[in-house]
This record gives sequence, structure tokens and C-alpha cells, in this order.
Amino acid sequence: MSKLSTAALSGLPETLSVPAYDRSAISVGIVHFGVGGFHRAHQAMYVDRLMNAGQALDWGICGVGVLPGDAAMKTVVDSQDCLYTLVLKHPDGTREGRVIGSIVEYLLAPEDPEAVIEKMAAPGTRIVSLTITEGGYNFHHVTGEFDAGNSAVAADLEPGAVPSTVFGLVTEALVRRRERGLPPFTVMSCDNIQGNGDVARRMFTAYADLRAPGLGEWMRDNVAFPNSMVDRITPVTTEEDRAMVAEDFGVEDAWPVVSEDFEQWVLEEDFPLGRPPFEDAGVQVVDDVEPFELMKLRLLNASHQGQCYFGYLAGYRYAHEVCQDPLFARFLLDYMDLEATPTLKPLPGVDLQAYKRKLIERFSNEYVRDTLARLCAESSDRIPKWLLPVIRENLAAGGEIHRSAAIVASWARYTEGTDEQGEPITVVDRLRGPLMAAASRNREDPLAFISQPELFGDLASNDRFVQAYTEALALLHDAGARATVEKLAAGGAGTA
Ligand SMILES: NC(=O)c1ccc[n+]([C@@H]2O[C@H](COP(=O)([O-])OP(=O)(O)OC[C@H]3O[C@@H](n4cnc5c(N)ncnc54)[C@H](O)[C@@H]3O)[C@@H](O)[C@H]2O)c1
Ligand SMILES: O=P(O)(O)OC[C@@H](O)[C@@H](O)[C@H](O)[C@H](O)CO
Repeated sequence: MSKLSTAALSGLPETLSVPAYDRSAISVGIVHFGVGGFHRAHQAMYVDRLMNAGQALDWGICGVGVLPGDAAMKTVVDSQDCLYTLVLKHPDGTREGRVIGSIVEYLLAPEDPEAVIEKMAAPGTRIVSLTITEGGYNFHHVTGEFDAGNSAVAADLEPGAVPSTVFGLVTEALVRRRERGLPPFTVMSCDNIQGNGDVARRMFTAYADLRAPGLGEWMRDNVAFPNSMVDRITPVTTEEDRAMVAEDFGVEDAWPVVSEDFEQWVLEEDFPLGRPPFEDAGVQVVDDVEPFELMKLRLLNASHQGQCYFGYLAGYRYAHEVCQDPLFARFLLDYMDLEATPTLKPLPGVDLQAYKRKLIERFSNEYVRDTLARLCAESSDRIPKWLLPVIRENLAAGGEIHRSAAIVASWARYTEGTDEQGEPITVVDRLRGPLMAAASRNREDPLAFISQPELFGDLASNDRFVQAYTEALALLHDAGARATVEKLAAGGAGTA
């Protein structure tokens, strides 16, 4: 069996689509930070689709890894001529494979920061895009302020420092372009953050303010940061996926990516140096992304949080197991209908009921095998960004909050670190220590978990929230996850 490479492409089975374009003709137009599963299943796929249609060959992607852990990606990318297999898993169990060729280079910042900076400073680079996770933006959950105390950021700000963070690297490249009389590139965030472009603008310019007087102001006036809504459920690649690619498609790929077949990308039109003709690849280019972002983050992502802790505690390990269970599906739909939907903005032309039904279908796709472990990870970066805004808005408007409060309680219960069978839970979170310490006091002090103002602000002093949260937490302790969801679904636990 051939290892995936340029030379192997011509001998691959016909069941696997391969790039129909001349990859040697591609030049880099996009530098992308955070080449993980999602970028490879989404943005790189859209660019590849354009290239297959004979377009965007001047928009090749140079990937960048900033963290030491990205060395593994660098090794694989280099050994496969930057090619990889994307396998879409349809709900009927069929699979569709395609070799993606739009990434043409990969640089590891810890190994060669200068090369990363110069790649962004090169005239051909017109977009720097990001999927660096919610935590990568380095802002305080409650104040929204840039965290200048972060040690890596502080090190980058030392005079004469060689930058190591995305903030240091991107800012240095912008400074060099300015010195060389080149217009700045567009910074395009593709992370699951409400107002991701606006947040990126605030964080990068806050860093620049600290780096040199006037630099932040210049960036505010000159650099575009379009907002976007991105969607495609992309689980972590497993050994089984590697074996499946070999068996189904006859190629040895050290790091394929698998995803659901659904895709969506809604992008704000703000690209002073141009962009690939994304609309030709199915991207919705609009003037205002916010209503779409709210819909996706509060319905899809917050529902992921609504299923992962309850589901895990109830003994499930995969998203489809939870969502194929009618009780949990009902709970999620009720959360969406009664709590999230009233906080959304008008979306002319979008059938929200169909969108929600489709979400349950997507979550229930058993072939995607999205793990609850992936959805439970880094919750401290997710709950405050997706779910707490729903709670705050409903509290202010006198709206319904019982299911959202119960989801927060399920996180608190999960973080105690033992499931309902007494088995240990591996809590993966950059705040694991303080979170688990707080959760360990849940029984003696039911407000312990939500009394972390850096995550919850003043919610622990809101009587309505506290009542709903403590009732759900007590039920979780006394009767378990399933019984808690049952009670909520039946209109119990104080629900409206
Ligand atoms: N996986 C999905 O289903 C999905 C769907 C839509 C959007 N997203 C967005 O994409 C992000 C990444 O998801 P993924 O599935 O590719 O994850 P992943 O773990 O496969 O990749 C994450 C990438 O981000 C990089 N990264 C993490 N912290 C960073 C930091 N502080 N600075 C710079 N780089 C950093 C990592 O090095 C890695 O390259 C998500 O957090 C989300 O915002 C993911
Ligand atoms: O990747 P995160 O941390 O933003 O969130 C976990 C999931 O909710 C997310 O990856 C979804 O699968 C994705 O947003 C679907 O488009």
C-alpha cells in the first residue's frame, strides 16, 4: 500500500478523489495558525474545492504551529507533501474520501519564528487565518480584557524578545509590512467565539498597545478582522480512522481527518487585500454575521455542553448515544426552543425549527463517533462564551433559565471527577486544579463551583439563577443525571 505523497496520487483508487490541479502552480496567499482537525476539514477543504474548479491557485495555505505539540503535525505534513485525506461520514453509513492539496507548506514557530514572520510579511500573503481554540485569544471571561499577565505574552513583550505567541508573531509581521510600505493582511478568525473577528481585533490591538505606543491605534485603523460563523463537526482522528482510510481507500495516511458531511461558513465581507472567491465554493458572504453566530453558538455549541456532562454521567461516551436517546433529545430541543431561541436575533430566510431538528440529526450521526470527552474538554473556555450569555440575557428579560442552569450544574457535578458508577473522570481543562477544588466542595457548599467570579461573574448572587442551579445540583447528587433530565423534561425542577 502506498504512503500518501505527490508521487502516490496517480496510483490511488478511483474511489478517492485527488487534487485535479497542478499543485506546483500554487502560491501562498493565506497563512493559517492552528492546523488541527477543523481547519483541515473546513477552510482548507473550501480552498481545495476552489482549486479543483481552477480558481484560487494564488491562495495556497501555509500552516503554522505555535505550540510544541504541533511538532507531530509538522512531521506528518512534511512526510506527505502536505497532503491528507478528508473522509466525510454520511448519516447512512457511507463514506466519501478526498485528498486535500490546498496546504502547501507548514512552519513550526518554536523551530523557526523568523520564517513564520517573514511568511506573513511576504507581499503574496493577504490573509492570516486562525483556529487557535477559544482559549487562544487570551481574554478574561468576565471583563473581556486581554490578559497581559499570561507568561508567554509577557515574555513576548520583553524588549528584544523573539516572539513565540500568535500575538507576538502576527504583530511583528504587521510591523515589518508597515516599515516596508506593504499594506497589512486581513486577520480572519475561524474560532467558535461570538464576534470572533471583533474579539481578535480587541486582543491583537491590546497586545500592540503594550508593544509600542501608537501601534495598536495603527492596527485599529488599518487591519481588517472579519467575523465569521464556521460549522462542521470534526472529531479527533483515531487509530480506527487511520485503519479505515487504509482499508477503504488503499492509502497509508498518518493523519487523516474525518468529519460529518454537513458544512457551513458565513463570512463577513471585509478583505481589503482581496480573498478567494469563497462564494463559489458555497460560503455565505454577508454584511452582518452576528445573527448566524448567535444561532450556531447558542444552539449547536451550547447544546454540545448540554449533552456532554449529563450524557457522560449517565454512562454514555459518544454524542450520538446521548442524542439518539429520546429523553436527552427532548431536553436539548427544549433548551433550544425555550431558552436559547428567545436570545437570538432575527434571521430572515432561516427556518430555525428545521435548523434545530437538523442539529439533533447531526448529533445523532453514529458514524461520526464524536466523543463526549472532546465535548467535555476545556469547558472553562466554552461555558462562559456560549451558555452564560444565554442565562444572563434571560435573567435580564425574565426568561426561562432552568435547563441552562442545570447544564451548569451538570458541569459542576462532572468536575467532581467521579461518574455515577464511581469511576474516575479525567477532567481536561487548563483550569483543572481550581475547578476540581471548587467542585469537591459541591455537597457541603452548593455555591462553591459558581463562586468563581472569573468564570461566572456575579451569577452566584442572582437568586433566580442560584435557585435553579442548586435544585439541579441537588437532584444530580440525589437521583443522578438521567433522573434530573427526566424531571426537567417533565416540567419539574422548577421549569416553566
Ligand atoms: N472540531 C470542530 O468540530 C470545530 C468546528 C467548528 C469550529 N472549530 C474551531 O476550531 C478550533 C480548533 O478545533 P480543532 O478541532 O481543529 O482542534 P485541534 O485540537 O485539532 O487543533 C487545535 C489547534 O489550535 C492550536 N492552538 C491551541 N491553542 C493555541 C494557542 N494558544 N496559540 C496558538 N495555537 C493554539 C493547536 O496547536 C492546534 O494546532 C476550536 O476550538 C473551534 O474554535 C472546531
Ligand atoms: O471545538 P470547540 O472547543 O469550539 O467546541 C467543541 C464543539 O462544540 C465544536 O467543536 C463543534 O463540534 C463545532 O463547533 C461544530 O461546528
